[in-house]
Amino acid sequence: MCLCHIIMTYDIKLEKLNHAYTIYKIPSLRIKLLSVPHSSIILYDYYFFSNMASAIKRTFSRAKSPQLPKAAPAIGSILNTPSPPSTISETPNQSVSNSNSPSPAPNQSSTRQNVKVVIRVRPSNAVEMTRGDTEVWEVDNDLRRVGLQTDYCERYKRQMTEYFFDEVFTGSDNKILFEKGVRDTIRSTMEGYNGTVFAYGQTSSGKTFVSFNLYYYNISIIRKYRTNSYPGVIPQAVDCVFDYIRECQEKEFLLRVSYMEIYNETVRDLLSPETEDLRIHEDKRRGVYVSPLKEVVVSTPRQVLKEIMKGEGNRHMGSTDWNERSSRSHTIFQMVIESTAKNSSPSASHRYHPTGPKMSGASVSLSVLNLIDLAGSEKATTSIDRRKEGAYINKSLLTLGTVISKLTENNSGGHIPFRDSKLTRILQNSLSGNARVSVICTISPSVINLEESQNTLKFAARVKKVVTKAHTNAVMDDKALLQKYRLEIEELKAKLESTNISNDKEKEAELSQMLAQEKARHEEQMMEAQLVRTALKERIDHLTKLILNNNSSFSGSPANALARKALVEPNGVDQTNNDLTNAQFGKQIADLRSELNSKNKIIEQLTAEKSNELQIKKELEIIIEQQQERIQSLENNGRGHSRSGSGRDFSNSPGYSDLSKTIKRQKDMINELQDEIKSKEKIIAKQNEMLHQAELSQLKSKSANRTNMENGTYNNQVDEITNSDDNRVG
Ligand SMILES: Nc1ncnc2c1ncn2[C@@H]1O[C@H](COP(=O)(O)OP(=O)(O)OP(=O)(O)O)[C@@H](O)[C@H]1O
Repeated sequence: MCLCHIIMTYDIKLEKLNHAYTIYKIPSLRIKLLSVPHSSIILYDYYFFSNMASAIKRTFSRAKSPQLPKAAPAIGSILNTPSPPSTISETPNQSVSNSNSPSPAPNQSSTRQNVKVVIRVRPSNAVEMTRGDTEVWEVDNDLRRVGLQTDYCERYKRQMTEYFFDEVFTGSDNKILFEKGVRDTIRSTMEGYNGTVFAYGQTSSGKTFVSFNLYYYNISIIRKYRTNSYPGVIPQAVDCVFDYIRECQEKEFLLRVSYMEIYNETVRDLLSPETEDLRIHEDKRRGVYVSPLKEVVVSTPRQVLKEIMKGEGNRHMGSTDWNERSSRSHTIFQMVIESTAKNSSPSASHRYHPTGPKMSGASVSLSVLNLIDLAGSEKATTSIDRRKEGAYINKSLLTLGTVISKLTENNSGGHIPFRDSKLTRILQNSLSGNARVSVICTISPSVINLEESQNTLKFAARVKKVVTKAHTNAVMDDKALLQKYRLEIEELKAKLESTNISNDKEKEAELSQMLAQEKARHEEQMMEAQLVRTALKERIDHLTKLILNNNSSFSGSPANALARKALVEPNGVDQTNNDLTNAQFGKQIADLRSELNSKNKIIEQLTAEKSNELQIKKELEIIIEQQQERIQSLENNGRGHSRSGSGRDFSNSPGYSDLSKTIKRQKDMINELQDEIKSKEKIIAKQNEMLHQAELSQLKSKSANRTNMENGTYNNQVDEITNSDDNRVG
C-alpha cells in the first residue's frame, strides 16, 4: 500500500502557501505530490484545480479503489497534526444521517424528509483580497464538512467549530452545486410535489451569484446563458424542468410563471409592477398564495428566462457598503406545474357533449416550485435608505430564523409565527410540511465576516433539522389550466368529429364545398351583370333626362313615359334581354332616340311655321274686317245720300269697285292661308303619327327579340301605348 498525496496549493495574496488538501490512500498508485507554483495560479484557476482534484479522486476511486471511504478521515488525523483543543460539532442526528446516506429518491411519495442544506463558501472577493483578509473556513466536500481552520483556531485560541451538511462547496461552480444540492428537488416538483429552493446568507456572500448569477446574464444577453460557465440555480432549474418534460413520455405539462418581491414588507408583482395592493390569501385547497399576481404561461426555457429578466429589471437593487449591486428585496420566482397522463382524456361520462354542461376531466397534478433569492442580512450601514431597507430585511430574516427554530423545537403544531413577516407567510406552505426544500447557505471566507458566517451556519444547521412530508397534489379541477385547455381541445375535436364522421360525410362536405364555390362564382357573375345593367340604366336615365330637357312634350306624355319605362323595364321588373347583348340593346335605344329626336325637330319646325301662318291669317282677317267695315260705311253713306235726295249711288263709282276688288283679293288670300294652315296641320299630324309608329315599331321589334320574356306585361304596355290617345299636336 502506498500513500498518494494530492496537494493543491495556491496563494490568494501571492504571498503565502495556504491549504493542504485531500489526501487518500490509494493502493498501487505512486503519485506523491502535485505541486503548483503559486505565482502562476489565479483565483479562478484555483477552483479549476480544486475541481480537478475531485475529478482525479473520483476517477481513481472508480478505476483503482474498490471501496473508497465515504467520508475521508479528518484532515488532521491523516496528517498526524494534533487535534484542535476543543470542538463544537453541529451534527444533529438528521444532519449526520442525511449526510451519510443519500437523500431519498425524488419519486418516493409522501416520505418524511429533512430540508436539504447546501453550504457554499465563496472565494475571497477583490476587496477582501486587497485588504488581505484571512480566510478562516475550510471545506471538505467528501466529509460534507465546513469548519474553522485549525490553524486559525490554534493561533487565536478559538474553539474549533465544524458543521456537517448535505453538501458543502467552495468556488464558483454552480453546476455541481445544482446537481448535488438542488436537482432532486426540482425533479420532485415535476413529479407533483411542491418544491422550494432558497439562498440564505449575509449581504455579499454570493446568494444572487448562486441563484441567478446576474453578472453573467443581463437582460439583453440571455443568449449568453448557454455559454456562461456559472449559470445560477434558477436558470439551471428552468433547464431541468424542460429536460424533464422532454424525457417524460407518459405525461403532458402546462407551466405558468410569476415573479414577486417583498420590499420593505410590501409584496410587489415584478412582472406587472403597476399592480397594486397584492395580498396574501389562504384557502384549504391552495394553501397560502398571493393575489392578484400576473401569471404567464410559458413553453420554452427562453421564454421563462425572458420573464425572469423582465422581473429582474423591476427589482429593487442598490449599492451597499458591502455589495455594489445588492438585492434589497426578497424575490420569489414561482413556477406552477400542471401535469396529467398523456392519453388521459376526460372520462366517458365526462366527455364533451355539444348541448351538455362542461364537465370535469382527468386528474391533474398541480405543484408549485418556489425559487427564492433572499436579501442579505447586514450590519449597520451608512446610507439612511439602506438602513431602513436593512431593518426590514433583518426583521424578516429574524422571523424566518424564529420560525425555523420553532419548527425544529416542537414539530408539534404549537404557535409558529408565520404571520410575523410576509416572507415567512409566503414560505409557510413550504416550511410547514408539504414541500421538498433545498436551502443554499452562502458565506464569505473572510475573518471579517466570521460572526455573520457563523450565524448563517447556525441557521443552516437549524433548517437542516426541519422535517417536511411532501405529498403529491392531484386535483380534479376545471380551474387547472391544463384541464381547461384539454377540455377545450376535446370540445373542438368533438365538433370536428361531428362534421366529419365518415367518408360519405367527407364527400358530402366536399360537394357542398364545391356547390358553395359554384354559388359564389354565380353570384359574382350576377353581380357583374347587375353592375352592367345599372350602368346602362344610368346611361338611359341620363339620355332620357336630356330628351326631357330638350323636348318636354315627349316627356310630358304618359304614353311616352310608359314607353320609356317599357324600354328600360319591359316586364315591369328590371329584366335583361337575354337575346340581345347589352351593347346591341344600347345601340338600338340610341338609334331610336336619335330618330325620335329628328322627328321631333321636324314637328317643331312645322309647328313654328303653322303658328307663323296662323299669325298672318289673323292679321289678314283683321285687315279684311277693317276693309269690310269701311265698305259697309261707304255703302251706308251712298244709300243715305240717295235717300236724302241727293240721288247719288256710289256702288257704281270707280273707288267703290276698287275697294271691292281689294277686299275680294284679301278674302282670297285669307282663304289660301287657311288652306295652307290646314295642310301644315295635316303634315304635323302625319309626322306625329310617324313618330308614334316609330316608337311602336321599335318596341315591337324589341318584343320579338325577347324570346324568353314573360307574356303579357310587355304586350300590354305596347297596347297601352297604341291605344293611348295622348295630347299629340293636331
Ligand atoms: N462563488 C462565487 N464565485 C465568484 N464570485 C462570487 C461568488 N459568489 C459571489 N461572488 C461575487 O461576489 C459579489 C457579491 O455576490 P452577490 O451579489 O451574489 O451577493 P448577495 O449575497 O446576493 O448579496 P446581497 O444580499 O447584498 O444581494 C458579486 O460580485 C459576485 O459576483
